[in-house]
Amino acid sequence: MTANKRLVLSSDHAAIDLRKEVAAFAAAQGWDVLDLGPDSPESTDYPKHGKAAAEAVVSGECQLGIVLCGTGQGIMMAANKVPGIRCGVCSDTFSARMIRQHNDANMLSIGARVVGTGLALEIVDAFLSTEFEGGRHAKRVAMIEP
Ligand SMILES: O=C(CO)[C@H](O)[C@H](O)COP(=O)(O)O
Repeated sequence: MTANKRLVLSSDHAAIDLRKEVAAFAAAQGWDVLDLGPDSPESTDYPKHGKAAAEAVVSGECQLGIVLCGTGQGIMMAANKVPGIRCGVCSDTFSARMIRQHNDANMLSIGARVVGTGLALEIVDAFLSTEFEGGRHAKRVAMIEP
């Protein structure tokens, strides 16, 4: 059960509608959602939105984060520049499960121009409902940190 956990969301202009769908879905799953926006469809720069969400995770304010842009790639790169962030782009549910189970990913990135809403919400569900397995993976995850 995921109740009482906080999830941060952010996107650029390319993923506002999908981000709002993700926010509603996660809230319905019991997550306390911190949606950093933006709400305006005006063109904006994904690095600042990825960084803001990543900072909410490394500060401990939120346990997990989901970022979205057109491909999911740029905002993932920005999030991963913040020390302590492990963010993966997923376009399938298997990867979304595995980045939690094996990589202890604390952020997920989705490309709103890549996947449709139905698949995106299944990816989000897989990410949010999977726990880190630990064991042999813990040592490897520790090796990622600087
Ligand atoms: O996917 C992205 C970054 O990886 C951006 O959403 C994309 O580059 C924005 O493009 P445009 O300014 O043409 O809407």
